[in-house]
This record gives sequence, C-alpha cells and structure tokens, in this order.
Amino acid sequence: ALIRRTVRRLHRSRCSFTFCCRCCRRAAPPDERVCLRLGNKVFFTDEAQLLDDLNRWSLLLISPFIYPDKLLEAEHIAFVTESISAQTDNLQKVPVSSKEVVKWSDYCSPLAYKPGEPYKLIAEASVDNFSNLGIAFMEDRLQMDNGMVPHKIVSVHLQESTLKELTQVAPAVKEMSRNSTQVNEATPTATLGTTAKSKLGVAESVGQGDQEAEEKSKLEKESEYEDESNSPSDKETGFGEHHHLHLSSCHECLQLENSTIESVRFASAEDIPELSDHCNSKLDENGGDCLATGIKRVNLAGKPPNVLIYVGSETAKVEFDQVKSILLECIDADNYTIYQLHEEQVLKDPWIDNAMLLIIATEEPISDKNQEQFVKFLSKGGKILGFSSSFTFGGIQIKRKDKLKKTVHELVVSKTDSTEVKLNLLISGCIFEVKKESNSKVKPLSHLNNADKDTVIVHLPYGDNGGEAILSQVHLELDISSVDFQTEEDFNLLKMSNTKRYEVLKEILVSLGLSCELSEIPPLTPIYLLSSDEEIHLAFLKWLEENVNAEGLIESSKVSLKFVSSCESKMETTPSLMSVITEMGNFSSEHFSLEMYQQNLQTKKLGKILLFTEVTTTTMNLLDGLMFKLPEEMGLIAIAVRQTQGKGRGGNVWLSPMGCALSTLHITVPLHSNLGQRIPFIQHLVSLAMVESVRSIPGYEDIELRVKWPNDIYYSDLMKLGGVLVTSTLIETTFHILIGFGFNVNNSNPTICINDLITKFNKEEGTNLKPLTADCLIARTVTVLERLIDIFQEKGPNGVLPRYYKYWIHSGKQVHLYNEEGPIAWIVGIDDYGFLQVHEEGKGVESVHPDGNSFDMLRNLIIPKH
Ligand SMILES: O=C(O)CCCC[C@@H]1SC[C@@H]2NC(=O)N[C@@H]21
Repeated sequence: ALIRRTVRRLHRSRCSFTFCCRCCRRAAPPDERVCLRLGNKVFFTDEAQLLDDLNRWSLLLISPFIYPDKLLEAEHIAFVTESISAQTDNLQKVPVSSKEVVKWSDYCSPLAYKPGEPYKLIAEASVDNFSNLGIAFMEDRLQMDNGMVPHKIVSVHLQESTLKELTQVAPAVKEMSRNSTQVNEATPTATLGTTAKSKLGVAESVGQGDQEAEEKSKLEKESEYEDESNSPSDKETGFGEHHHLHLSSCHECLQLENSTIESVRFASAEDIPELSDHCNSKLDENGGDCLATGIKRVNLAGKPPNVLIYVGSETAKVEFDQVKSILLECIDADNYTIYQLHEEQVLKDPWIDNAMLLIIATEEPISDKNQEQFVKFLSKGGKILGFSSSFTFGGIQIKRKDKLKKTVHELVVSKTDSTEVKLNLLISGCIFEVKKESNSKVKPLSHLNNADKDTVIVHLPYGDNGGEAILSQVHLELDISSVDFQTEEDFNLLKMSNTKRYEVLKEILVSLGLSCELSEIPPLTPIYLLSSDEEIHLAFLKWLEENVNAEGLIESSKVSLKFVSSCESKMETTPSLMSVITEMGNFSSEHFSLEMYQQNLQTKKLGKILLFTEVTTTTMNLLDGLMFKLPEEMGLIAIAVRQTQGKGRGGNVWLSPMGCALSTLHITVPLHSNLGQRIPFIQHLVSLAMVESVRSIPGYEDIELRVKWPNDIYYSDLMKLGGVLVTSTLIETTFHILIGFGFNVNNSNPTICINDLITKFNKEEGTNLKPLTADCLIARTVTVLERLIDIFQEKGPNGVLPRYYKYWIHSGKQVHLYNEEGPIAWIVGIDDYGFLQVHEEGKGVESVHPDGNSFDMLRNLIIPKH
C-alpha cells in the first residue's frame, strides 16, 4: 500500500522512484528519502532522472502499430530496469510458488535496451503496473523474461525530444491513434516512411564471415529444402563458423517440431487423417453398411432422411439453432435434412414415419401425450437423443442434484471400443438412476468423476424394431458461446475438452445410425489477382506480359497458373492448373474484404501482390511459379478461405475450415545478412508478428494470445490456435522463403479461436471489443513482420527478443534435463541462432540444441535424442 500510495501521489511531480538492492552502492540514498526497506531491497524517491538522449540505446519500438504518445499521458511512467545474469547473482532465489511470480513484460512495454552487464531496458507502464513491478521487485518475485536477475528499477522522465525519436521509429503512430477507438477503423492509413529505421542504436555488423560464405556460395546450386525433400544437414547449410545455421525443414528441427506437435494434440491441425482425393465416393462405398443408405431406401421420395429437433415451447428458436449448428458440424450434412419439430406438430403430423432421429433438447416438462408419442416413435424403430431433457422410459428415472446444476464437471465416457475418454462439460443438474425393480437393458455410457460416480449418459433399447435412445444430462450440444461460464477456469476446462466433446457426440450419433463421415470436398475455385494499389497492379500485368509462355501460362512443378482477364473464361480449376483472373473490378467475396486488407497493409514491399481464392488445395503451392522471377518490390502473398490439402509441420495435415486465416507469404533474405545467417529465426519472427497483429490493436493488448517456441500460437499456455510452416530455397546468395501461417480467427469449433478470446475478455472486463477478421489480421501480421525483419537485419536478435519474450509462454518455466528425475533447469531465453537456452543450477546458461535434444513442453522435459 505504501508503494502504491507514494507512486500515485508523486508520479506527476518532478521526482523519480528507485527500487534497488542495498548492494547497489552508487544508488544508496540519504535516509530521509527512503520510503521502505525490505530485506536487502530499498525503495526511495529522488530528484527527477531525465533521459534526453537515446543515442546509446537500441530502440525496440518494433511494431508499426505502437503508440508512443501514450507516454506523454501522465498516466504512464517510463523507467529503466537493470538486471544481471543469474550466474553473477549468487543470491538468486527461486520464488516458492509460480503464482507469486510477476513476469516483468506482462506489466510493461519494452521501448529500448542497452546490452552488457548490467543489461538495461527502458520500458513504460501504467502507474499501477509500475507499482506492481516495484512491489514484486521488493518481494523478490520479479522475473525478467530473459532469465536475468533484476537489480534496480528507476523511473525516468522522457523528454519530448526523446519521444520524437521514438516516434520516428513508428511513423504511422499519429494516424493510428486518431483511429484507435474503433477497431474496424483502427487500421493505419499512413504508410511507413521509406526508411522507417532508427538512426540510433548499435547496428550489428551485417555479412560477417562474408568471404567464406562467398566461396561457399560459388558452389551452391539451387537447392530446395522442404519438409518432404532430402533436407540438408547443418553441415551442408552451415557457413564458416555458423555451424548452427539450420533450417526449419531440416531433419533435426522436424524431430524437434514433432515433439512439439505431439504436445499439442488438441490443436486444430493434429491427428486428423489426410483427406483423400476420392473422399467424394466414400458414401457410396459404405453401401449397405450405412444406416443412412437404408433409410434412403425407405424414403421413396428420394429425399435425405429427416432429423428432427424438439426444443419445447415456440420461443426456443435460439436453442433450435444451437443444436442444429452443432449437428451440422458433426454429421454428413448433405445426407440429412434437419427440421424443428414444433409443439403443435408432435401429435398431428406423420413425422413418426418420416424421421430417423429425434433430438429432444429441452428442460421443460414433457406432457404425457407427447411422451406417449415419442415412445410410439421408438416402438417403430425410431432413435431418440435426449439433451438434458426430462424424457425417460423403461427402467430409469431422473434425480435432481441441485448442487451440480450448471457446474462444469469432469466425466468419464465409455466408448464403443471399450476405451474411456475424460472430459469436462456443463452439467444439467440431474442424474440418472436405474430403478431397483427394473430388469431393463439400461447401459450407462458415462458417469461423473465424483465420489458417487453419478450416471449422466445412458443407452436404452426399446421394443423389437430396433428403437433406441441415448439420453444425456450433460450439455454435449452447447459450445462456449451458449454456455454461461462463470470463471476463467471453467472457460479453460470447456475449451480444452471441446475436441473431445465432438468426439463423444459423433460417437453417439454414429451409434444411433447417422453417418459422420466428412462431407464432400468443396470444388476448387479460380484465383483472383488483387493488388494493394492500381499502380502496382499495372506494373505486375506488364511484367506478366513478358513472362507468360505462349499459352498464357506461368508454369511450375506444383501448379501452373493460367492468367485470364475475367471470370468469363470457363476453365476448370484443378490441383495442377488454376486460372487467375486479373481484372480487380469484378472481385467480391463474402469472406474477404480487399479494402480491409489494403487498409491494414502498411508495408514497403511485402504482401503487395495478392493471389486470393475461396477454395484451393494449399496456399503453399500457389507462388512457386512466380516467386523466383518477380521483381522484389512486388511482394507476393497467397490467401485462401479454405484449403482442401492444408499442410502442417512435420507432414501433418492442417485442417483449414472457414474462419481460419490461411496464407503464404514470399520473402527474400540475403544470405549475407543478420537474418540470412540465422534462418530459423524467421519462424520466431512470424509467430511474434501473428501475436502482435492482435495485441497491437488498442484495447486488444491483453488478449491472452502468446507464442510458443519455436513457432506456435497459443491461448495462454493451454491450447494451440495457430502455427507457422517455413520452406526455403537458396538461389546463389538469396534465400527465397515461403512462410505459411494459419490461425483460427473465427472458427470456435472444434477447438478455440481468437474471437473466443475476445468474447471471453469482453465478458470479464465489461468491454465491447469487436470480433476480428482474417483479412485484417493477415495484413497486420505481414506489416509487423516486415518491421521485425528490418529491425533484425539492423540489430540482430537483440532487437526483437525483448518483444518475443513479452509474449512467449516459457519465461521462468522449469524443465528436467534428460529424464523425469534429471537435473532441474530453468528456461531463460533463446540464443543467437534461435535455440532454447536453459539455466541449470550450478552450471550456468546453456543452449539446448535440437541435434542433441528434443523438448517436450507438456511433460516439462528436455530429453536426449535416441
Ligand atoms: O503445423 C503447423 O503448426 C503449421 C501450420 C501452417 C498452416 C498454414 S495455413 C496456410 C498455409 N498453407 C498451408 O497448407 N499451410 C500453411
């Protein structure tokens, strides 16, 4: 309280606040200035410390969407934090509980740094967050992102001239902040200056080891490193002493990535069988095995079989839509028709003879007459699925358990293959009991994981005609948007069970005779050539005239592109031949706004020439024919709404449904450059850009989106919602890099998406942040990425790492080396080549190289490779 009060009272005055260790002799204050002593720490006030010259600092304002004018508001404090390496600080104490730890960058934004011992960082924070940092420091709970130990925090006054220097780094600022209140308009309209670089800071020498590399490059011939190709070893790709140089597609890295992939099984991409090109014929092949086919025979009109949903009273339209929508996501939608069974139809209409499945999804009491009708349906071989309804028959009864009502609880589900699945779901507040006297064939399918093992899902056969019901008292039908979750823990539990909820629901539907096979693959659509402005569009067309072959084709081994002026030419789009429509005027899409993309793209080169399509195989194949020949200033990007053969890392399939932002960007990197010597860093830069694309929007700074090393995008440290796939081709001394990135923006199911996090944030904070769209976020990602690459080329890893650490999930995480009983080490950062660094007690900081180790974050293990 004392610290908070002092900072709040005095922050507008010309005084500074210092938190430091008593051993920092030079800072020893006169007694009258000391506000608080705690152990070996002291907090005191002093005269204003001015910081008017940033010449010896390296600036970190790397995001083009950051607003230093916030600093002019008196509500923010700028300060310098000094830290020393853990080895130097013998007194480093490990906080008792990780809950107490305050992660430095969670409470501030880094602005500039000065390497060395002590390592100094300038940052800014709100008045309260500055106090939080000070308090944590005093209580030995402050953790720096890079594993160093904080020794001193001093607030400073940034002169207006200093702020101007910051503003030079972020020229789009003024324009941005004008628009910053409305998200849809919070898009930068100013373009970045031609040189948006800082004139300050220590630039690392570019092109070190040039001679060796040059010699090597003479020997280089075009070589492409892709996931499936014969990846070169580090030796082959290394230059001089840069023996760590290592591509994300190399063998070691893939192993590393596989272990990472293993640890995120619930992400949207994983464990999904690859779609075969012959998927369309699946239904026919199923033939008589499929109950749906059987029903079709009954349905003489040739119409697909009916699934009816009864939600009780007429006001329940919302409930009907909710149940219908999850059903459409589970069943082969083309083969069923879903209707609402209205109250007045239950007794009148001949639905009993036309429906194959009735879903009862209402907690309202069911009248005796309706009950009789539903049982009659069963007696004729009908199937019933009950969601939290009072409908029962045979040997079971429903018992209320009020303390369970609307709670999230773990349940255990027995699957048909006799395995068990555990997941968390919202409970209706009722359970099933088997009547004592009954000799019916009730089969419990699921019980709560509580002391009473309360039964919550049952299977009941009825009569001799194959009638059966599965009744559930857990809300399998509700997704997070319809659940009134109370706590963050409930949100997390439900989201982490979301994939399993689908799994269980599908299994129930299949056991009731529905087909849950993936529906037909959508047909591929033509590509549109779109550009960020008219001028570049014309320049591209001119270039094209000179570069297409006699048939108007740009050929490549993956896809040949046939350029046509309008969509009138009715050419079929196939995986190996696609038409590209060059007239922008005809373009419109329900799922992509070119205007939104243009507004958010603030780049010099990247992403200027856009190949957009609704449905393609994979965006990774579209740029091949163009990328080696096109002039550099026409940065290429491919964007799709859906992919039929989306590629993930390590040969995985990347599920690419509507709502997922899907894109491949082409960049070139000179071999003799900071980044060219550290190619694996690209994946870190892209991950960081994806996170910043959201968290740099005013109001969205605290959306819990993070990076997981090496290249995943996570919700907190819990669930994957995005990833990066990088392939590179070295031609002479230029790397041509294709960066595929995908993130779930508006596809809440079957896992989690960015808009879920925004909804959660609005609910918790009482805000009204708007949902985001793929077009906006792809453009922002490219904009931030170009910025990050510029900074990296100028300053090397140090120019971007403080920002990466701000968003990564590993700060201060403990791991075991070698095996579960192995020595403990702390993750402290990544080294100059992008590898993880750990600090083993008593041994200091070491890099964990993928060629010797793999990293299993879920098990908190770094294990040697076998
Ligand atoms: O496995 C990963 O985490 C990487 C996923 C990368 C997916 C993107 S989506 C756009 C681009 N096209 C693809 O086929 N894959 C990448």
